[in-house]
Parts: sequence; C-alpha cells; structure tokens
Amino acid sequence: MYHLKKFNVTSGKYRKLFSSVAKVIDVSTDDKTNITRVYLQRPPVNSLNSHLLTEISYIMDDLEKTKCKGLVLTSNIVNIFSAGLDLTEFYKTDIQKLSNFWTTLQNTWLKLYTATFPTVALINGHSPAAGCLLALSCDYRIMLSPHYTIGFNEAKIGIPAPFWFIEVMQSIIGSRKTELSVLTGQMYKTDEALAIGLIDETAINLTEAESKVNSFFKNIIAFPGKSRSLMKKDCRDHIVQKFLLKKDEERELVIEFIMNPKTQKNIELYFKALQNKV
Ligand SMILES: CC/C=C\C/C=C\C/C=C\CC/C=C/CC(=O)SCCNC(=O)CCNC(=O)[C@H](O)C(C)(C)COP(=O)(O)OP(=O)(O)OC[C@H]1O[C@@H](n2cnc3c(N)ncnc32)[C@H](O)[C@@H]1OP(=O)(O)O
Repeated sequence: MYHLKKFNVTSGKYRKLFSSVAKVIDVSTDDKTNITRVYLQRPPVNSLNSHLLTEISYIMDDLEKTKCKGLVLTSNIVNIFSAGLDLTEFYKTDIQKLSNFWTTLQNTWLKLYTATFPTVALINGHSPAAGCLLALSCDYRIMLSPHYTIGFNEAKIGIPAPFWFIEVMQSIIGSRKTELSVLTGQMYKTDEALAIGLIDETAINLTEAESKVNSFFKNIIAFPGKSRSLMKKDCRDHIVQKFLLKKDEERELVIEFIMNPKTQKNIELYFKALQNKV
C-alpha cells in the first residue's frame, strides 16, 4: 500500500514529498504558499506507463486532501515534458494488462482535469500526444520557446486520439482548428501553439517561466471562497459527464483496436522509425 510521506528537507521554504522507491516524479511544496511543483522524471522521455500514471494519481489524491493551493506540472528531463503514453504498454501486451493500463490512464486524467485547485503546466520540453493532453488538462499553460513542440500526433502512428483528448483540445482552440490539428497529426512549435491558443504564454527561459507561473497564481490566490473551482467544474462538466458515460465502452474499443494485428504492426513500424531516426 502506497503512502505519501511529507517532511521538511530544508529549514526553509520547501518541503518535499517522497513517493515510491523508483522516483518517477519529484514533488515539492512551498510552505508559504502551499503551491506544489510536480516534476516528471521517468527517463528517457517521461513516457506515461502504468507506474508513472499511478504516481501522478496518488499525488492528485494527496493534493486534494491537503487543500493544495496550486499545482505546477513540469519535467526534470532535459528537453522533454512528456513523450505521451508509453508505447510499450500497447505493444505485444495482453488484454488484462492493457485494460488495467487504460483504466489507470482514464482515472488519472480525470483527477488532473477535475482538480479543485488551480493547475499550471510549465511545458519545458516536447509534448506530443498524451503529453499534450496532460498540459491541456491543466488550467494554464506556459511553454518554453523556441524549439519545443506540442500537439496530438496520433494520426502519424496510425491510432486515433481518444474522443476526450479531442474534446479537451476543442474546448481550448475550437472545433475547426482541432479537426485540422488531429487529422494531420500536427505538432506545433511554441510560437505556433501560442498563435492558435493551445498555450497561454511563452517564456524564453525557466526563470521567465517561473515568474509567469508566480504571476498566474498571484492573480487568483486572493480570490475568496470556492467560486473559481465551481466555475471550473461548470466549464469542464460537459466533457467529464460524457467521459464518465462512455469510459467503459471506450476501454473495450481501445482494447479491440490496439490488439488488432494491423495496429500492432503500425506500432512496431513507428518504434523502428523512432529508433532509426538520425
Ligand atoms: C474504431 C476505434 C475506436 C476507438 C479507439 C480509440 C482509441 C484508439 C486507441 C488508443 C489511443 C492511444 C492514444 C495514444 C496517445 C499517445 O500518447 S501515443 C504516444 C505518442 N508519442 C509519440 O509519438 C512520441 C514519440 N517520441 C518522440 O517523438 C521523441 O522520442 C521525443 C520528441 C519525445 C524525444 O525525442 P529525443 O529526445 O530525440 O528522444 P528519442 O526519440 O531518441 O527517444 C529516446 C528513447 O525513448 C523511446 N521513446 C520515445 N517516445 C516513446 C514513447 N511514447 N513510448 C515509449 N518509448 C518511447 C525511443 O524509442 C527511444 O528509445 P531507444 O533509446 O531508441 O531504445
């Protein structure tokens, strides 16, 4: 059974929360503000496997319990925010493992998307597919420029982006831009992402990004009561309700689609292309 331990690691500002043995995330909370930074750190590319998703899920539970004032989701891996789902979870797997993996993804996403506290993605590296979803599920996005990319590239692998990935993107950039984006598997550079509204701000380095994160929280932290979280719920509820209604059916469709030998072949070819790139 997993338990999150908290203890002060310095005499001052930050306390650290340690997760399980293999630390695929690092978590630190500012004592003064009660804002928590969660750093993804699963080498080489922060691909989201069951373990990493479960860790994120536990942290989300803990942050809700401890009345967190804000979450910053970012990465400790140079040049990578997250490479999206770990494709090894899809390749040469079995139905039970795949079913468990998909359930973990669904449940973890729901916790992030419906977090009652404000959430910011500090996108300090490439962010394809489910990496992009993680960022889009936060309330605000600040991305380092100029050379990182973000978007739903699933079409290029030969697997459709799930309906809720698409709906989250639609809610941010609108239907037409989303359709163009997902059907072409478009990956956007930082400035392009800003131009279409996929991210909210850019930053030229981490210092500037952190200062923009702080401004975001400063602007909202003084708001009294729960009005912000109630309105966030209202803004997102249509997607959440549809997701809850369809999540079991979707899991079955995903299993059928991924276990299909043609899909397996596409994933294999994609892996080879990734490994052979110069
Ligand atoms: C009718 C149907 C109805 C319903 C069906 C509904 C749904 C369909 C079913 C399922 C939907 C599934 C949705 C999936 C969403 C996803 O997230 S899929 C994952 C997509 N991710 C990617 O495509 C990212 C690929 N990676 C990259 O582009 C680059 O690696 C990246 C830019 C992130 C970093 O580049 P770089 O720093 O140069 O690193 P490398 O490319 O050299 O990679 C290092 C090693 O990491 C391995 N790797 C990279 N990405 C992944 C990954 N996502 N999973 C597993 N492994 C990955 C890469 O192979 C290298 O390994 P090596 O060192 O060569 O062994």
